[in-house]
Amino acid sequence: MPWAVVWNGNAGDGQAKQFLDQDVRRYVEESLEKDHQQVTYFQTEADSGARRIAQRLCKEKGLRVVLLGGDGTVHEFLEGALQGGAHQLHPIQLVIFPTGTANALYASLYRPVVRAEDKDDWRWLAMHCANGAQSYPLTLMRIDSGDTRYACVVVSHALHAAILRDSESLRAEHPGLDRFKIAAAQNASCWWNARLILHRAPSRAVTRYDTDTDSFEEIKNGYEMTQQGDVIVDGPFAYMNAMVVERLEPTFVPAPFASGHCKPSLRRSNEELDVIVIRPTQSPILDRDASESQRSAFGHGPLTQVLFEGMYREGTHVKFKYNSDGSVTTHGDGPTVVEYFRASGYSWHANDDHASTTCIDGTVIQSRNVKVNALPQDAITVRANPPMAVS
Ligand SMILES: Nc1ncnc2c1ncn2[C@@H]1O[C@H](COP(=O)(O)OP(=O)(O)OP(=O)(O)O)[C@@H](O)[C@H]1O
Repeated sequence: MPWAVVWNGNAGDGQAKQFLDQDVRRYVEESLEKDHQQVTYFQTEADSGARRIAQRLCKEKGLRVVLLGGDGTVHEFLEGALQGGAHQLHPIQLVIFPTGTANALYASLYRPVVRAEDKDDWRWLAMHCANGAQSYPLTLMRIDSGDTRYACVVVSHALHAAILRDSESLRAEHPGLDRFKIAAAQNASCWWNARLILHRAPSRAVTRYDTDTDSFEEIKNGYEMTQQGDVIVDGPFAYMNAMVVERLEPTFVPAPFASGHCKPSLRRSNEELDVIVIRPTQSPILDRDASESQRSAFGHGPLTQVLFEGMYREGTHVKFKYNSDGSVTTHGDGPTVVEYFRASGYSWHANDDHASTTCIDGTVIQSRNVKVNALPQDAITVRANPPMAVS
């Protein structure tokens, strides 16, 4: 099998070339010697990232691609390959060597436990699976908003999209993960007005995680439904992420059941995506006419708790519930703070420009109407030891 190595010298703090020259090149060439195969090296480009390289490579038969970069590099490679027709052409095996800032896809797939600044073992988990491990298809999302795009991590609106929009201007001053926290604090009091419609698959109803039964249950009441069985969720929203991986940073887990690590009964199929919603009006003390100070109290209270005491603590926020005074507890019988849905896709209809900001694997676009579907495919796979990816 021929190999290609694609590296992004701009990802993270710019270390891809250093890793390539130090160890990765030697590791790849030693692996290939046994097979008498060839390797070609490509540096990503300022205008198209990894897209143009992928369009060219996906025409080659049975390729293994080592990617040195972050989520943006993987995203651009996949988008280029899909736009170039990889899903109808030859399979591609991806091996990620993470050199980005968040490395969400890598962290979700391989769950590196060691991430000390002075140690790089965590970056080698996928490389060590390059030979001898199994191949798993990635779940992708197809996004239609006038153009067609693809995502392999997250499509988001509301708070997360605003964070990605605002954090880019902080990159030079804060090259690490801190820039996401600063942007989160700047947007904590905002609400976004939109209608979310969760789509059912022909053979699968829309489900919602039930904290009491610890299972996904078909939605039968509590929401407006269409005749086709789609579920309507009206805003305002504070948070709305669709995810096919569990984490967005190595220790930030918004969707704890979206990757293959959770217990089998909670695992997502390849035809579904997980949708994480926070609507402030689920709180017993808030309605859509809440004052600025009430919104601020919600943003710096329950919402901050979900982010920092839940998502940053291995996803425990899925169990958070409201008390009657609007405070948050992990016990009690009030409504859950987070609505955790599972569907084959969704439509987002923004009521105004503010709610039109959409993040697609880190790229921010403006669109009032966005349709997203899980995209089952077998052509683009990652190497890993079982059990890892969803089936
Ligand atoms: N030659 C280049 N010059 C300038 N920018 C580049 C070049 N090649 C790629 N890029 C851009 O670098 C950006 C950052 O890459 P990437 O997303 O992989 O890293 P990151 O943002 O640090 O990590 P993560 O997405 O995991 O947080 C991408 O948007 C990509 O288009």
